[in-house]
Amino acid sequence: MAVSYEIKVPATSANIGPGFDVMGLSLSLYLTVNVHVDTEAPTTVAVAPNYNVTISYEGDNSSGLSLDPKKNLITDTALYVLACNGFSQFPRPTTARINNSIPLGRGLGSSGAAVVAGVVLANIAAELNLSQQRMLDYCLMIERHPDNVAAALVGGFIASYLADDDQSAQIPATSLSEAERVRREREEKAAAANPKVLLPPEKICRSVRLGCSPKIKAVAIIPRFELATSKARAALPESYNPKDVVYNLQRLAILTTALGSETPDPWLVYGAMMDKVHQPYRMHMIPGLPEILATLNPDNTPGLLGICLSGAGPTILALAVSNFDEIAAKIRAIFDRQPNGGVATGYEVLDIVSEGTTCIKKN
Ligand SMILES: Nc1ncnc2c1ncn2[C@@H]1O[C@H](COP(=O)(O)OP(=O)(O)OP(=O)(O)O)[C@@H](O)[C@H]1O
Ligand SMILES: N[C@@H](CCO)C(=O)O
Repeated sequence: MAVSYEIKVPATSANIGPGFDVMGLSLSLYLTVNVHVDTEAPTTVAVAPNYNVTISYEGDNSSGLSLDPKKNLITDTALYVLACNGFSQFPRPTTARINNSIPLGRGLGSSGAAVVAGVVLANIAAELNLSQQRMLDYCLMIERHPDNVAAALVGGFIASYLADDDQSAQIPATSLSEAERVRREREEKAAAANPKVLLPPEKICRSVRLGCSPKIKAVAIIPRFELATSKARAALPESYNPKDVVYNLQRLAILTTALGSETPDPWLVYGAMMDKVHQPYRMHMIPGLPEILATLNPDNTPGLLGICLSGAGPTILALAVSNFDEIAAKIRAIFDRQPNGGVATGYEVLDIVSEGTTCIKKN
């Protein structure tokens, strides 16, 4: 007999201007993984060459992705979680059919979604019964900043901080539920048996969901080129001018509340989505971004609330309450007239979804 599940993880937009590595929005574009676990097959003792898992992709956004379980981000993440829980491979023969609507390397959280899918895949394949908090801990061992993974897992408009190592090491066993204690014992046994396994600290990330008006939609203008997050992060400085940090903190404090008003104040949000911590250093990698930020505003573009780089780019995120297609057309026109033939783009008008990752048993 096979047990089947559907894992569905939303795309995300991180930063939202001033909230670098802090804020994330989950969006109505999905990575879907259909999983079949053969529950009647005996558990294999020796490690099978394919780690007992077979993956395939259908649809777009899969070009260049490895089907080797140790090289594919989804299954490699799952294998890490399994190792932390005493499994050297998938315990039962497992197949994962992947359909990915999230474009790769565009700032819409494709890697965060893949990491979340991998953690959930391990959770069901080995019946680990991990809490959402523990899944987040695992995600953060792979994707080291919380904005995308927290929004993808929990859903909605999310703010997160990472605990200091010291803080996370201090979670006493007495503060854990019975299920969490069982889980911790299993992990500690696995770590003792395999010293190469690095367990995630407990509660390394704390997140809170913020209000977001249901009137707001996310217009994503997606250039047809990839920008690896690692490259966009390498462009950032080692240290900052305190004035720039204060500039962002002021805006971030306003943004946490301004998007939650039933009818958001366009100029308040517009100003609160400005940033001096990451966008200025990434401008040169996204032709058109300076002009887009300098040109559109709520007066000349009705319906617009604010504009920023989505994640590490190159996608532009415009939050708006109306005229979504017109806003996209204006931004695309700026991309079109960039030197050397312009920048080809596509666009999506997306909902901000309050549901994060779901995993539904199909039979
Ligand atoms: N569905 C997937 N399956 C396997 N690997 C994936 C998948 N989605 C993303 N990846 C991996 O993540 C890489 C893209 O990650 P990267 O962090 O550069 O961009 P992003 O996550 O799309 O953008 P951002 O982090 O700015 O939102 C891909 O090149 C691929 O290696
Ligand atoms: N906060 C991250 C998001 C991209 O993964 C960054 O801007 O680099």
